[in-house]
Amino acid sequence: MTQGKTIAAAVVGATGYAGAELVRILWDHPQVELKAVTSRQYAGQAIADVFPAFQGVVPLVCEEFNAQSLGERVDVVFLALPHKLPMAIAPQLEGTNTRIVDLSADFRFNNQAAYESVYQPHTSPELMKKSVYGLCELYREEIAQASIIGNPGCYPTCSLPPLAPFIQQGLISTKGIVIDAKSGASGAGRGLSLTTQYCEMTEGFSAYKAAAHRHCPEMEEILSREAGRDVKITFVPHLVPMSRGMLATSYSMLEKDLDTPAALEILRDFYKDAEFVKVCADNALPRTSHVRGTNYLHMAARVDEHANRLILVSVIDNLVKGAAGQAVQNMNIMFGLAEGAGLKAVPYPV
Ligand SMILES: NC(=O)C1=CN([C@@H]2O[C@H](COP(=O)(O)OP(=O)(O)OC[C@H]3O[C@@H](n4cnc5c(N)ncnc54)[C@H](OP(=O)(O)O)[C@@H]3O)[C@@H](O)[C@H]2O)C=CC1
Ligand SMILES: CC(=O)N[C@@H](CCC(=O)OP(=O)(O)O)C(=O)O
Repeated sequence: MTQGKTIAAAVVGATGYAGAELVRILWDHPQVELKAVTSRQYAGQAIADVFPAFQGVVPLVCEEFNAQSLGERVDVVFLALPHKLPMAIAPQLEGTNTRIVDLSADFRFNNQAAYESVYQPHTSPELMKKSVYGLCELYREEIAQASIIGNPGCYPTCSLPPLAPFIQQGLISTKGIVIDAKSGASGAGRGLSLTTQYCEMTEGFSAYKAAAHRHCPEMEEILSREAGRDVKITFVPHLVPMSRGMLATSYSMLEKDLDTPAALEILRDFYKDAEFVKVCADNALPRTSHVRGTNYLHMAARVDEHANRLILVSVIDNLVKGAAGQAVQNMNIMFGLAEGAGLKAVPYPV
């Protein structure tokens, strides 16, 4: 092991967008040695042939996934595979000392029926019960004890943190919450699809899966946990013509008297120790360009007094805080490292 690099890691599905972002972050991580990257299609080929940006920087060659080999070689495996595969792959690593951070939805849910209502029958329900939802800012203590993490979806990562303090403190109604969110195209992954082709998505944008997206039950489970009662939301995602970035706006009815300065103060107080959450200046609203390529989440609040509504706006980079960055933040917490290790590059100013 290279000096100072005490944790050996592997990325399974390294040739997808989230997997490649993991390679980028882990390669520079001061305490991690990235030992293996896997792919079916590109096994035997250099990762730098798949992503030329890595030429002369990352010399790794893609290998076929082999649970026994990874279990012997690494301390942590990141699964950056499509949903429904990790529930079959993760059990193969049981019995080794290897911890797992899964970027798919397979280990995000506590409620098996909720998972199955939008995905498929779960074949590893025992492992699902052991897993911890890796929303770092809310579940740090459980994450520190976990052997398997369900890394949250990008829309929940962006939308839930601003809502959490208000729902926990009973300041907003648990009824009638609306989340309207916009994502860049990398959220759909690297596979070819008509909707993410240049001509289909440039110079315009569209809503999709209105009130029918699989992140709705994921968000409802967490909001219900934080509220201590059942919460139902309306969620409408949109695809916008940019490669990465996400913005979520939520609308909730206020239960208590609150103005904008008080709402901002609630966010600032709740996240005062969270190094990756920044509440915007009083007169500013978040912009996706300010978090591009970073693990930061920027948020702001406004009270629409004439309608008695709380409006929360938040932004992330879907591939970093929304996927690979949060996965590494989870690993840092699991292994007792500084939470921001490998994640603190200075953001682009424009
Ligand atoms: N993109 C994003 O913004 C976010 C993604 N995620 C989650 O991260 C995971 C990866 O997403 P993303 O990177 O976008 O997806 P991609 O489609 O870009 O990449 C998928 C990866 O999985 C591998 N793979 C695909 N099919 C199989 C298979 N049947 N068996 C084994 N390996 C397979 C692919 O390589 P190969 O085919 O060569 O094996 C590739 O490396 C998903 O679960 C996604 O939901 C979570 C949050 C945000
Ligand atoms: C733009 C776009 O298509 N986004 C994806 C979100 C994917 C994601 O990041 O979340 P999961 O990890 O749960 O797949 C979608 O709506 O399916």
